[in-house]
Amino acid sequence: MDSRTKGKTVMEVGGDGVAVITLINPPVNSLSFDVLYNLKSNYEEALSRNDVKAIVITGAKGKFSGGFDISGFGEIQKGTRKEPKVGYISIDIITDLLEAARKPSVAAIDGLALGGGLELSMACHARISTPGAQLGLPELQLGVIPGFGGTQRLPRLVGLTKALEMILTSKPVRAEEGHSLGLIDAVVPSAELLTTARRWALDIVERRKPWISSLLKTDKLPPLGEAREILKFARGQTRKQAPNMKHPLMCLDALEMGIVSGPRAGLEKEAEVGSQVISLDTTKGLIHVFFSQRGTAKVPGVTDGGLVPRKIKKVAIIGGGLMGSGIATALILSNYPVILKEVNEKFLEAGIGRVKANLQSRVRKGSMSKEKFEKTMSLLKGSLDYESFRDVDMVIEAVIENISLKQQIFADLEKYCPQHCILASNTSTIDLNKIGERTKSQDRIVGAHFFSPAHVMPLLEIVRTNHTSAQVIVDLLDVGKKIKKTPVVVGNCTGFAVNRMFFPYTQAAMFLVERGADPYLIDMAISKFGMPMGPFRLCDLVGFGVAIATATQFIENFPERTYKSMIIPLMQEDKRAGEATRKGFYLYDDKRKAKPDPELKKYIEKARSISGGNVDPKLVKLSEKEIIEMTFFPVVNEACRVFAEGIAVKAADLDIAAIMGMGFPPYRGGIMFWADSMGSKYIYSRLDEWSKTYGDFFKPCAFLAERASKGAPLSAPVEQARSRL
Ligand SMILES: CCCCCCCCC[C@H](O)CC(=O)SCCNC(=O)CCNC(=O)[C@H](O)C(C)(C)COP(=O)(O)OP(=O)(O)OC[C@H]1O[C@@H](n2cnc3c(N)ncnc32)[C@H](O)[C@@H]1OP(=O)(O)O
Repeated sequence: MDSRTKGKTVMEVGGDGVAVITLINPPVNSLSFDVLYNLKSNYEEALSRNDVKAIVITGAKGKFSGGFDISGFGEIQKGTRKEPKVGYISIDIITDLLEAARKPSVAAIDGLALGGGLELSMACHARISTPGAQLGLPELQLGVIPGFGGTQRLPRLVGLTKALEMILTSKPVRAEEGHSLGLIDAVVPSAELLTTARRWALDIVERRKPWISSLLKTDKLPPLGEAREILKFARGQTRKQAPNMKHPLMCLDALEMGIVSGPRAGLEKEAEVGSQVISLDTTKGLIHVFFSQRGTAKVPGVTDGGLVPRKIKKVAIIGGGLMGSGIATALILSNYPVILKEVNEKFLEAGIGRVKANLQSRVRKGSMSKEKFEKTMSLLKGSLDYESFRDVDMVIEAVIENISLKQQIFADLEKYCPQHCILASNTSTIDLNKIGERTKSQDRIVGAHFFSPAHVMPLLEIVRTNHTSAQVIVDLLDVGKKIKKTPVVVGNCTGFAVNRMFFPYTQAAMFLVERGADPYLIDMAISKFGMPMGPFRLCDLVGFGVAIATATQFIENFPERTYKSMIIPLMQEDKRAGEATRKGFYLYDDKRKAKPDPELKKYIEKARSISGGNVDPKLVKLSEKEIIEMTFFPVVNEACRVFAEGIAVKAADLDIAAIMGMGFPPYRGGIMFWADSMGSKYIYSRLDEWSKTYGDFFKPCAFLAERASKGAPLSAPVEQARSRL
């Protein structure tokens, strides 16, 4: 393969008259422009050759195709590739050359057929797959729409309602379901895939099997009136669920056009909006997230050294509280045998009970069978001492945030665990060097910071100190992958990456209400921005005990830039400690529904009198845009410090940390990506102005000042390694 080209297709013509075209573009046979243009040439040749009666398309190495090469969108966005004529691929090649050909095509699908991959197969005249195949149109997740005819062919093959479900949720279906839906014509074992597909293609030629053009099918489409109702409902739901995104509605426009005005008009509409969505900011953000998420597991100096992850056969967890039991759940769900240690029978029973409840909720929802529940639970053993730790490969400590307790635990672990055992702490804020102070095992001490609930939340912050060995990080990255977490490797400091970014977010919100802003309007503006909830609702959810413990760490470690608000401590004194006590910034009913509390004013006023601040008329009537900027620019400022200090090695890692750890909206691309969309100069100028009026909490850091002075993006790599790693 030419090193400048990305992928290819090869065509082999058999003695039976079937041309087999194989898509080759590892690792997922994505449809790059090179693959697509090769495919076109192969088709033209196959159609012109007298020895070819029919065509089979398949993918190399057990994968049909993971869809259009996503990096192609980036090339078009950056202007490094000229966009092909609108509709050239979907209409000229896939519809007019392939589907309308005088020779039939059959798709032989192994592994996956996603996005453009499934769309290509739907233009074939039949689809044969293996049992494990995944079939889906996940384009909306990337900010684009199915653009190779998927908006037209999927509803015609599986019906409008199912097609909408598959497209709007981006969730794939398995081969068996695809078969019962009519998307797949036959499911056969892998070894029989190609022979069956060849035979099927010849059967079509000889009229023993029907020659079906998906685009011309109408039997699965509902009557027009009903279709319009279904689409209207889908639009309503989409507006509610994705209010800040345009592309799902644009996708529905293409679907509707096909149903109302016919498939050709639908294809044209799809091509038109498919081209428009590529330049949306939300699309740029989502595509950045796709590659950044996969980039977090590539750690320079660690994963590029040829280290192979060691096998982790058994894990021990210390502490069966909310975090410990969640981590245990995540591990046993991925078949790791786990020992859960507690200090007494009562706590142990409670910890095991929590794990059980986590799994039982899956059984109740129907996503886990009773047999699987029993089998999974059998992987968990309780313990009250360290004797059973003698053959574990990894320990994760998940006790309360108390330094001397953690130091004692790590000293004990060194005595009982084997020499190779990884000693991990789930601390969310405490310096790991302090935790390991009483051991000689610094090279195997690492942070494994899970987010609550640990069996659900996708992020795993892997914290390394100057001493943590590369092998230990590689091992933990592997465990993270196996338990389906997205890892972000960060350096050691108070709060690591996620909590350091989180802290100024809540602090800014407290500052604003003390100076007169309405907390409920702040929460509303932040939710509209796309966060799952505003900072006050979040504090209630986390609980004031945790909020105060975390704040104490930050106030101690970063006193020059913390805003010490008394609102939360004052409420805590009055035994209103958040949602768990049914009172915090909000009042909560039996169904945990939050409503504003007029009494909150009293605490705000008292906190204001303690801090000595005054109501600022400007802050009383902030616009939504100003609320967003005054809350998130301090977060950007802290993210810049984290990046400049080398706590994060790539700005993109902070984007993923913010999305998965803080709930930052993915379609904004993450904190640094979003900041760069506004420009370092603008952010610097706003923070600088606020710091002059409101104090050092807003003071822009040196890194931000430097980037702003050069007009440079915040996400550009840090040149000089000032890394603590
Ligand atoms: C206007 C004119 C422009 C031309 C018209 C365009 C019209 C496009 C029409 C089409 O409808 C659009 C699409 O098809 S968009 C793509 C849809 N497909 C997807 O969204 C699938 C994305 N991939 C995945 O979900 C997963 O990667 C997977 C395929 C399920 C595999 O998962 P797994 O966990 O095994 O591996 P990963 O680590 O995720 O991926 C491995 C490496 O492969 C890279 N990769 C995966 N998919 C693609 C892809 N579609 N394009 C490019 N690269 C892909 C991924 O980045 C990983 O790379 P590494 O370098 O990190 O190893």
